[in-house]
Amino acid sequence: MVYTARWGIVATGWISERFFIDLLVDPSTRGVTDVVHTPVAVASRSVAKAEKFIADFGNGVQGVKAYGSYAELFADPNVDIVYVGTPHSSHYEVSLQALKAGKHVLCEKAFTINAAQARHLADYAKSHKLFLMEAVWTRFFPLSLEFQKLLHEEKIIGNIRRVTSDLAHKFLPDVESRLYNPSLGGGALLDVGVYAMTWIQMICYNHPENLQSRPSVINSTILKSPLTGVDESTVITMVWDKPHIISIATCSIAVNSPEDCLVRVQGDLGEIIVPISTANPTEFIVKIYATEDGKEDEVKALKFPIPGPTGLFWEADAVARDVRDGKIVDDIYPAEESVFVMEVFDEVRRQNDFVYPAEIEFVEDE
Ligand SMILES: NC(=O)C1=CN([C@@H]2O[C@H](COP(=O)(O)OP(=O)(O)OC[C@H]3O[C@@H](n4cnc5c(N)ncnc54)[C@H](OP(=O)(O)O)[C@@H]3O)[C@@H](O)[C@H]2O)C=CC1
Ligand SMILES: O=C1OC[C@@H](O)[C@H](O)[C@H]1O
Repeated sequence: MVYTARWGIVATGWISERFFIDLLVDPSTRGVTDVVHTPVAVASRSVAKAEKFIADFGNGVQGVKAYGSYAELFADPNVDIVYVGTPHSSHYEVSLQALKAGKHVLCEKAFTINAAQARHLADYAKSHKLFLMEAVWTRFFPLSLEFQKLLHEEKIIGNIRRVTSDLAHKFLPDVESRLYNPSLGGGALLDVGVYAMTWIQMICYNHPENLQSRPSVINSTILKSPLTGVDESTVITMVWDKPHIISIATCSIAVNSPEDCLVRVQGDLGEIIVPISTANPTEFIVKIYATEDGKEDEVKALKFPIPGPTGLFWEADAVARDVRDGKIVDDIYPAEESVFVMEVFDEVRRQNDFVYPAEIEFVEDE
């Protein structure tokens, strides 16, 4: 039987628009026949915005309710799963309210502002038997699954020794924008650093010999925005003892990534390069080093085009299956792993004396 996931979309910004459009794509066009998605409600801080959002992006879909507050959507009994597309500053509060209303939650990246908030959300969801996941869509790309299989199961480049991973987008400095505004959780780390980290997680944290152990060394440098003090560019170096890898994650909101290589993982037999983009990759290149003098390296490009508008539907499919199956954490991207990322980011901010305003760092008493 086909399972129908009934979604409530919270906030009407850019990513909510992309997610809504992807939900409306017929899953069979990507070979999915066991789940379908029905958006049943959209909430905004203004009902007119919610109505306009449905009219603009709903492609004629009928019966989607427009709400002028997030609380009204949380109270809608037809909503099973809440998608949170608000700025970073309110992920914790909005997700917690949705969970308290008994809803399953898919919350945009970055999961929260700090690890204490992430831990509270994960514990709350677990103790109330509700599904919770950070929307790191990259992890659900068929490309990412194949990449990890080649790397970890087939050991195609042998023992991994070094990883570099980058995501950088040039955004014009603007005090009002969510990218630069500290009160909205601005800065490179939370916006694009999550993606630089996600490849390091796939390669090192989830390495079969590492078994989700923490890195033994975390060193970092932040260059702060002269305009607002958020992290404009950040570098994180980590050492993984099992199985002996150094990783370097870089991110920036002041410059763009190079187009030819965003992720490079080097092993003793070869390397894999992921060109644009770390967030929504469509190709990776495997190079196996020549073993004899005079021979050429063997180079192969593996391409994975996205069969639809954005590619957010793969994470939606995974969430639908999890909820259908009564799971409260996803196997590919469990909430515990989001807590780990926020712990690393906390440490990076501690090392560089970077704090957000107290009102967005808060954690409710449990
Ligand atoms: N997965 C991906 O590829 C991407 C993920 N993201 C993530 O999605 C989230 C939102 O980003 P994006 O869509 O670009 O942001 P936008 O600024 O375009 O939209 C955010 C929306 O949040 C709501 N909102 C609630 N509180 C506030 C507030 N205080 N100030 C401004 N807006 C508020 C608004 O909707 P309303 O008025 O309707 O309530 C607003 O439209 C972030 O976490 C970001 O990191 C962003 C881009 C790509
Ligand atoms: O989540 C994101 O993914 C892609 C980036 O362009 C964007 O800034 C970021 O928010």
